[in-house]
Amino acid sequence: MDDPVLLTGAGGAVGEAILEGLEEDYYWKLMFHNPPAEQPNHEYLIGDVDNPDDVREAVSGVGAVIHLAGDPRPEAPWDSVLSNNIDGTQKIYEAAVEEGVEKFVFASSNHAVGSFETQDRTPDMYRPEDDFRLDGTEFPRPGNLYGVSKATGEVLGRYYHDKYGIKVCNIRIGNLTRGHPPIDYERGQAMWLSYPDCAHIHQCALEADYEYETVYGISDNDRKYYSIERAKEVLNYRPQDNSAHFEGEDRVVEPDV
Ligand SMILES: NC(=O)C1=CN([C@@H]2O[C@H](COP(=O)(O)OP(=O)(O)OC[C@H]3O[C@@H](n4cnc5c(N)ncnc54)[C@H](O)[C@@H]3O)[C@@H](O)[C@H]2O)C=CC1
Ligand SMILES: O=C1O[C@H](COP(=O)(O)O)[C@@H](O)[C@H](O)[C@H]1O
Repeated sequence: MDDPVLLTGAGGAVGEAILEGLEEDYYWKLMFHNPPAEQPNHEYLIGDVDNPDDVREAVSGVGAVIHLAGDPRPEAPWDSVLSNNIDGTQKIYEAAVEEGVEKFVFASSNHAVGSFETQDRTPDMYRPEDDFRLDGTEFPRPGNLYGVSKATGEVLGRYYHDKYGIKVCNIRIGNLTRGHPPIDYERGQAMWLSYPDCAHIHQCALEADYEYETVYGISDNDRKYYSIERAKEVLNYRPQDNSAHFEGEDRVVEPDV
């Protein structure tokens, strides 16, 4: 991707992971909701994704969008996900197709499929010996209203792709945690996404050739109930981390890189 890349939600955790890994690799245009604490090293603006004028300014001149902005709380109330996640995503798509943006990478979530974690499957499905896998072809089964907003974002992408041809990659992000996997949390270890793998999968989504894709954004954990085969095949995703290589906060097996 030679054109500038818009990163919405640039001040958040996922934005931080992406910028730490890919700061030098793209001409970034960062969108913040509130003024950043430090002066960014890149072009930036402050705005609301639910404001059409802010969004038009944000997409102006970019060739790709990584759309992270929104309310990330699994317990977020409907009013908040309706404006920040659903309306905000629709407005960004609308402006992106008007601008002729080529690629749109959408931060979807494990919570878009949370209701697959039924009582009879858990906790076994969080364990390495269990072979239950979701692969991205399944219809969403949200576990909360936040998950509904993420599933809706995926469907908005389907519509804007089919109607306008914009290339779309929905990344159903697992549990992004810096440095080491979540501790004493089997589910979180099964869906851990390390900071380096987070940056890498977003770079893959910016560079690969596809039309409309939905993939899981997790590291190559021994425990997993999300398949990463589609991300490997279509995006050339090659994760370096595995939650099984940690004991608590300590890495006990070095990554193969
Ligand atoms: N952190 C994680 O493990 C996961 C995150 N995600 C998704 O990734 C995205 C980023 O998540 P995080 O970085 O963890 O959250 P975060 O809360 O750290 O960052 C989100 C950013 O979006 C901004 N924002 C919120 N509403 C906005 C609006 N109306 N207009 C403009 N900006 C707005 C916030 O100011 C914040 O900087 C979210 O969409 C979240 O749903 C999905 C799955 C897992
Ligand atoms: O979508 C998200 O998922 C992660 C992981 O979910 P959790 O239920 O294990 O906490 C969550 O931490 C993050 O806030 C959310 O945006």
